[in-house]
Formats: sequence, C-alpha cells, structure tokens
Amino acid sequence: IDQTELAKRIKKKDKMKFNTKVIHGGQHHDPSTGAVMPPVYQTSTFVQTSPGKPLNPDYEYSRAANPTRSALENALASIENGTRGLAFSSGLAATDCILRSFKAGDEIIAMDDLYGGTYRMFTRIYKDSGIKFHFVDMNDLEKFKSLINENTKLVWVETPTNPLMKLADIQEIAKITKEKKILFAVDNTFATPYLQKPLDLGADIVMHSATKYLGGHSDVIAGALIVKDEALGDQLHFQQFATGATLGPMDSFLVLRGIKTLHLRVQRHCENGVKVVEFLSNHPKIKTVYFPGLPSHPYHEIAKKQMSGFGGMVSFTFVSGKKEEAVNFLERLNVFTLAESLGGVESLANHPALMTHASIPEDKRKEIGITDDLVRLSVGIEDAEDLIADLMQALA
Ligand SMILES: Cc1ncc(COP(=O)(O)O)c(C=O)c1O
Ligand SMILES: N[C@@H](CC[Se]C[C@H](N)C(=O)O)C(=O)O
Repeated sequence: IDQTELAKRIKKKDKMKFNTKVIHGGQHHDPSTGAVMPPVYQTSTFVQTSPGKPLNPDYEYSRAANPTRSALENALASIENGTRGLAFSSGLAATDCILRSFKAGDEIIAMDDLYGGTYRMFTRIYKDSGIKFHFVDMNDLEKFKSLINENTKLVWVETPTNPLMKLADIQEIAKITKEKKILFAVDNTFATPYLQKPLDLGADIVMHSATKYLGGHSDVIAGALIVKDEALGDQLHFQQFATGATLGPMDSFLVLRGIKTLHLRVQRHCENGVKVVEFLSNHPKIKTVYFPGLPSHPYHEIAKKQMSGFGGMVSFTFVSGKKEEAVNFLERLNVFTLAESLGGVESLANHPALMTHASIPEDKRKEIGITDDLVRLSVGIEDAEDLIADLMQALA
C-alpha cells in the first residue's frame, strides 16, 4: 500500500467510534514487516543516504521522532479527538513543556485543588521565573474572571481534581478563555477520554499522566499532550524536541498496549467505584465520601453534563477526624495496596497528606480540604465483593 492510500485508511479510522479508536485510531501495520503491533524501535538514530537526507524523511534521531512513539502519539490524538499527540517521559514533563512557553510578566490561573507535584512545579520550580500564578476555585466564575488581565496567558484545570474530586465546568471556562484569547489546558488524567473529552468541550490542550489509566498496568511513567490546533502542536513539539523529555520506545509500546483496553478497564473501574462508594457511604465510621457520581457531591450536575461516567477514584474522611484512624485503616488493607499512583488494574490506597500531596505546605493543604484523615482509593478492576470485604475488615 502506498503512503497516500495508507494515510487515507488511517484517516477513515478517525471517524469510527471510541471503542474502535482505542484499538485502531491512528494505527496501521508496520510498513516494513507487516507486524500488527508496532515493533519497539529501540534505536537512537536512523540512517541517512546522503548528509541531511534520512532514508525515511520522518525519522532522523529518536528525540525528534521514533516510530513506536509516533504510533502512540497518533493513538493519543485519535482518542482525544485532537490532531496531534505528544508523548513525554512523565506527566510532569508534559506539564513542564507547556509552562516553558511563558515568560516573566505572564500570569497563569490554576484550579486551587491540584495534584501535589503540579502545585510544586508551579510554586517552586517556576517561582523565580517571574511568572505569576493565581490559584482559584474555578467554580467561582466571577472570581476567576476578576483575576484575568492582559497578562493572563494560561488557564490550568484538573477535573476531577486529585484528591478532592472537585470539578470544573470545561465548557463555561472555555467560553471565557476563547473570548479573552487565553490558552486553556485540562489535566484529563482522572477522567480519561473514555469519560470526558476536553478538546470537544472547548479546551486547547489536554494533558495526561499516562502513568495512570492510559498505561493502566502500573508499569510505566509517561505523560501526554494532545491538541487540535496544528500550529500549537508544532510549537509544543518544538519545545519537546529542543528540551528532550520524550518517551522511550519500550514505554511508548507499553502505553499503546494499555490504551487498547482503556474502554473495558474504565468501564469496570466505574462499576466497582459505584459499589465501593455505596459501601463507604453507608458505613458508620465514614464521614464524607468524595465521588462525583454521588447526587450529594457539590459538582454532580457538572459531572453529569461533561462526563459519561464517574470513574474509579474515591476519597473519604473518618467521623473521628483522626489521622491515626486513617493510618491504621491503610495499614490493615490486604487487597488494596498502599502505594502512590492510581489508574492501574489493581486497587491502590493512599494517604494524600503523608504521600502524594506531602509537597503541598500543611497550611495550604488544610485550606483546600486535604485533611489528615483523608484517604484516597484508586478502585481497580478486581471483583467488587473482594474489595468491599477488604475495606470492611480494615474498618472493623
Ligand atoms: C492528576 C495528575 N496529574 C499529573 C501527574 C503527574 O504525572 P507523572 O507522575 O506521570 O509525572 C499526576 C501524578 O503523578 C496526577 O495524578
Ligand atoms: N512522591 C511523589 C508522589 C507521586 Se504521586 C503519583 C500520583 N500522581 C498520585 O497522585 O498518586 C512526588 O512526586 O512527590
């Protein structure tokens, strides 16, 4: 098949439905061998037939492009309904790639509840760059609007947020950022494109910690950016190429393999999430359950509007409010593994204040509601009965 015919066939797959796209989107067989999965092109460089003339014009050096990474990047673009995907060596490297575009005097408005590492990058790595950061609850649209001025260059939201499961209305924010010509980036790690498609809702950039649901098997650290606008895609690719935080071929292969079962896994995460939430919500020792699928969740209406399911991430606090009770509970778990990270097939449990969000200063944590008795669960795809039995014995 010649290249034009191949490109046509790939384009057709972009019109297919989501469950087909996770498997075929942006994909074709390996042109030189016919291999169905792209081989792990474990090579740093590519032959040139004459100086400056690579044998294949798409590939000269793997930091710029590598065929295994290209296959993943095409899949990422397809499943998020973008035109360009970029794969990074971590989620934070992907975030950093966006941040590098800004200069002293620029202002960035970010959601007040963020993954601890993102908050740490904004407040510590970029603190001396002259970029000004504002943290605000994006549900207070008036307050958000009042922070915008001619220097505002980026709006950054995570929705749902890590770990408090707050939501931001992507469409409403996009109306404002479009009018003011501000770039709008959404960290879609918790929702995944199976449940939420920020580019379709008006965002300019989707970011992922692909370490989580996209990879799905807790075996890789990876990040992703996806955009619709081709010029923005070129600009971000240049930043990535020129600074170097690209994803290696083996890790690209693992994330691509993970994506092929994303729809099945997230469906089960959602089913199990609801069952775990039902159990926790009726347990006498549990005070508040944070889950966007609960009608009592303050942002349930936004969740219904922009998500097609509620995911498998659940946080909760104890009636006693005591850190010791949370710690004892976590130490007693048997099927849930006490570990940082989320989105893998196995259920994980985490104490945000002591683990994933320890990099946020204590006063700030308290201010946003990350209390010392807060526990976060990443509900996996095991049998829900076993998960609930494990929670029950650990709470007993
Ligand atoms: C919501 C969210 N965004 C970004 C990151 C950063 O990703 P990574 O660990 O892959 O660098 C994480 C976790 O680390 C996360 O939970
Ligand atoms: N100690 C790490 C924390 C990694 Se958190 C991983 C993931 N985002 C999660 O929320 O579980 C650090 O970077 O400080």
